[in-house]
Amino acid sequence: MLIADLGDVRLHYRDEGPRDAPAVVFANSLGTDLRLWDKILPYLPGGLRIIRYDKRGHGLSSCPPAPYSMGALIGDAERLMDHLGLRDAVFVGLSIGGMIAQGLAVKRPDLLRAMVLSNTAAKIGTREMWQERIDAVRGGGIEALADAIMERWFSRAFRETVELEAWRNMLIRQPAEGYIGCSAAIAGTDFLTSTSGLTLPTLAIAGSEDGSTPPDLVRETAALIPHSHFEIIRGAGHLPCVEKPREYARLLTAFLAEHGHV
Ligand SMILES: O=C(O)CC1=CCC(=O)O1
Repeated sequence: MLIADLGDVRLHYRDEGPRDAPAVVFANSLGTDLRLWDKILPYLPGGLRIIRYDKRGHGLSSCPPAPYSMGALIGDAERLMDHLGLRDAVFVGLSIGGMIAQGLAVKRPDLLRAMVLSNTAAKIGTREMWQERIDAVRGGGIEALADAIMERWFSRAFRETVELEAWRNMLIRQPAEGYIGCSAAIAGTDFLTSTSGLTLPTLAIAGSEDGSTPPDLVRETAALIPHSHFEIIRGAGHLPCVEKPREYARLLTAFLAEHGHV
């Protein structure tokens, strides 16, 4: 098991592929752990170094008391990449992971060659909405919200498959404190101005059935970044890497190739 001891937090991560290969770092969404990416890995080309991690308060990483700031989450990604000696990586962030990508691109452009903003935005929801969610989790645990979250994460067709229960289990088994901590970070984040100043090569991915960050919201964020490329995966909700792994990997592979990463 790989653990990066960053002092105030210990992050659980996986580091697969040759150490000297082009690096791709994956940052997952609220309520998920690094297994979020399991289904796309078989469809990615060989010869990549693939790093996935559980952000603080999720998976096997440590879970400091809430609230967390977006700055802390960006700092965790930055310190993990420094710890691993990564440079010139492609950073793939989904939802809150995409907010981390935007912040990291502003703070440490030296670490990144390009980024993928998947099912994310410069600002997601309102402070009030996130406070309601935090209050609901404090009151009834993540379970109280789980059915509504499944409707945003997945298309109707996927919700009828046997896999649904496993993803729901992933959600409800995350620490409530970590979920609340990251919700507070999202509530306090508005990257509209800073993301508008980015020039990093960017692929934005949306899911046609995404109930959390609908395609128009993702498109608006992509439009802030000159020459970004926007794609919609049809028939997928908020987690297209789970519902449509082959399509997701195809888009990612083409982007990596375009930027000399494979
Ligand atoms: O709505 C959800 O629960 C999905 C989500 C919003 C931000 C994030 O990271 O996941």
